[in-house]
Amino acid sequence: MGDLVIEIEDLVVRYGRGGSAVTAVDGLSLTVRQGSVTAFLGPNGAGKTSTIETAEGYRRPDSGRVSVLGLDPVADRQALMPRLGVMLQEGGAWSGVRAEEMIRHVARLHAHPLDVGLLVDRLDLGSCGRTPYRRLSGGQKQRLALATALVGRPELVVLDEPTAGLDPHARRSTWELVEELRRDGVSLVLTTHYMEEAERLADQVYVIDHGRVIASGSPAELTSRGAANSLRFRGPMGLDVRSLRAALPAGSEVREPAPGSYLVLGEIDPHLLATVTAWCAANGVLADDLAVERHTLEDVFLELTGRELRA
Ligand SMILES: Nc1ncnc2c1ncn2[C@@H]1O[C@H](COP(=O)(O)OP(=O)(O)OP(=O)(O)O)[C@@H](O)[C@H]1O
Repeated sequence: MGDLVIEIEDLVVRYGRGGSAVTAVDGLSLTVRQGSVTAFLGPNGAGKTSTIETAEGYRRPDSGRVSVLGLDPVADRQALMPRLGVMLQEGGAWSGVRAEEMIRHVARLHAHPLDVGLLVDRLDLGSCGRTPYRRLSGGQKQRLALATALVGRPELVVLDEPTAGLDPHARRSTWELVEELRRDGVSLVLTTHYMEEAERLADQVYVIDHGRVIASGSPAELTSRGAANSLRFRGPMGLDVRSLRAALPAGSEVREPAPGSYLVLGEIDPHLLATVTAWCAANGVLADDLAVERHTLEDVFLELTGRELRA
């Protein structure tokens, strides 16, 4: 287990005061290990961006403790910034500057930047290198923001929704870039609404809702929590599901969600699978398309919050 590059303890971030105050982050604690990809997964308004902005030193915590690369992001900002890769937020100051100039400008702030030309090629920004920022498309702005996060060869990269608004091709190249950085030992934090993104990239996922961490673990750990799997098969319609349920351990459920399609819910282990097939054999049922299905992070989120992840 590597060192921790981010430690957040009981973080509270509020906007406004008095009756109209919003508590965006409400006692959130998490850690990010060196050399890992960590995803913050949560719906709109969950507090992901507020947490990230606090770690970047843009926002002062109302209470709690935040340490990034062993530094205080607000007090030690000068020392931290060259070691941290952050995606530029859209800002008026940039509106006239050309895309490639902007990357070169950020590169000059760093001691050992990446080759700007290579990065421009890699992120497919060549065609818009001379385009003023305000004229870039959403996807181009997104890729440019990613370039500015990476050009300084940072130890820790923080990506807020890195693939939002990207087409599938650009999304895949971003994923490959993240995987390469990880192989090079860079630590990465990303926020996302996309389940596939978290499942594919993250070593560790924090599910965030209402400003708190409601679950955490590797994607595999999260999707195998509790009664995490289901078993499906097809057979003749109208099988006696009560009789099948009676053969299974307590806590199992059997449903026929569509005629001839059966769903067994519960702790799906090898013994239960054998019991289902034995019941089928005893009842002359040839179970067709029998499959144990893994829960996705989407299912886990639904289970935890009762809501869909994507707003
Ligand atoms: N500058 C602000 N002033 C007032 N309220 C804010 C401000 N920024 C965020 N909030 C509120 O704080 C809460 C958390 O927002 P935050 O942007 O941190 O969530 P998020 O998880 O990043 O959401 P999204 O996925 O939509 O970016 C929301 O209720 C939001 O409306």
